[in-house]
Amino acid sequence: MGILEKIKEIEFEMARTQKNKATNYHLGLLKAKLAKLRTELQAPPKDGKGAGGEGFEVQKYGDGRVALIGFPSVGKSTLLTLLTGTQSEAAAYEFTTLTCIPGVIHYNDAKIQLLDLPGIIEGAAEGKGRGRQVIAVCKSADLLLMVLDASKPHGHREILTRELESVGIRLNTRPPNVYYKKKKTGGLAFNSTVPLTKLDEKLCHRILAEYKIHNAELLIREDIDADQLIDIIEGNRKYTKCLYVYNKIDVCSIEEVDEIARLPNSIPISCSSNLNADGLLERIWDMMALVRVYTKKVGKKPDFGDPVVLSADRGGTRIEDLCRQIHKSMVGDFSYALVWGTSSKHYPQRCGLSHTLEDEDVVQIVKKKVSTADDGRGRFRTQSKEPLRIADREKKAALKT
Ligand SMILES: Nc1nc2c(ncn2[C@@H]2O[C@H](COP(=O)(O)OP(=O)(O)OP(=O)(O)O)[C@@H](O)[C@H]2O)c(=O)[nH]1
Ligand SMILES: [K+]
Ligand SMILES: [Mg+2]
Repeated sequence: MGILEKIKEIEFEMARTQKNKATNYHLGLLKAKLAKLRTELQAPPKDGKGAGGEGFEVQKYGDGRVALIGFPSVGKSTLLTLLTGTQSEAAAYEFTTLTCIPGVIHYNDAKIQLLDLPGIIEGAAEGKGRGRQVIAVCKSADLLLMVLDASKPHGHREILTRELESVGIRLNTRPPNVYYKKKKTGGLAFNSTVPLTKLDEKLCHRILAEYKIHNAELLIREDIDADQLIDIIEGNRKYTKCLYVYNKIDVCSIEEVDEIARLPNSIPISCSSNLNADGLLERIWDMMALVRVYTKKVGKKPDFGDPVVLSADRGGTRIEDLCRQIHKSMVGDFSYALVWGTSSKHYPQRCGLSHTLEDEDVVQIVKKKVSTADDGRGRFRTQSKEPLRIADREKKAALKT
């Protein structure tokens, strides 16, 4: 029996099993079996040949990556062209787009890469259409825009969410607060800091045993269910933010638009009538939570046109992350930084590498003194770099005021 048939069989078994206390263990085990099969399905075939044709990964560019995912003909390509100016062919027939088309959104002095993708259909996760390649690109995105046709049934959102979930993508949730570590010996050390209402120690044992894991440390710090435990064990889940973009509201009633606008993480737009594109850009910006940092040289004004853009999800937003982004030698040369902005207590605040920056902070990095040469009298002449002296002067001036 192939993997797909096995999956179908388990899904069928789950569908006909009543959900109650008595069947909780049975269902938990079926879920683990299903997760294992799905992981197997994702793995590249052993013969070394690609799974269903070429991938269409494009080079990463800019300060973050957003991918457009949705059924065919919901208006993904029209949206790419509207937001980035890059032409991506749009037409009234399905599967107009056959590959990944990159564009760039210029917003708030940041550059955000937007990727148009072929439409996907139910069964994409199992390799239907170009599902696998589309999903691979989705996994590389910092934010997904799930484009939906506002005039079509709202169930499409659930179908797509299920497709993404079955390949390990979790939308708008955080990883469960669980400490888990496989061990070589010692059995299962099971602990929880909160009452567990959805699973118990016995079920954890059973699910772990399904993975042939008999020695592990498990410390559960929130009321998780079997699915979340399986996510922890599988360990390869991708937690991604997702904004649901309901396009084509030009053909909807005001009431329908109003209803969409109230759904969580959702925004109504119309590409062809150019309705709410600005609102969409604002939501993209907010969800990406990018941190623009303006670096400043001593005695000069900061360059407000050209920020260094940091992200909490990608690389981090501490001064150390800023240094790394500027140059690989910067962390080694770092002495301290002066920070002006919402993250600093006073103007400027002297901060170390671990200080977390906020959007629109201004930062001046002061490098270590460099010892240059022996002065001939057995002592090392240390030469302070220009910025340090002026920075010190500035600091003193700041301290006086
Ligand atoms: N009424 C209406 N039609 C739209 C809107 N946006 C796009 N369309 C139309 O919807 C059709 C499909 O648009 P595309 O941009 O090709 O859709 P797609 O999602 O890229 O489609 P595939 O690449 O085939 O998956 C085209 O005929 C567009 O003109 C909109 O806001 N309102
Ligand atoms: K189309
Ligand atoms: Mg398209």
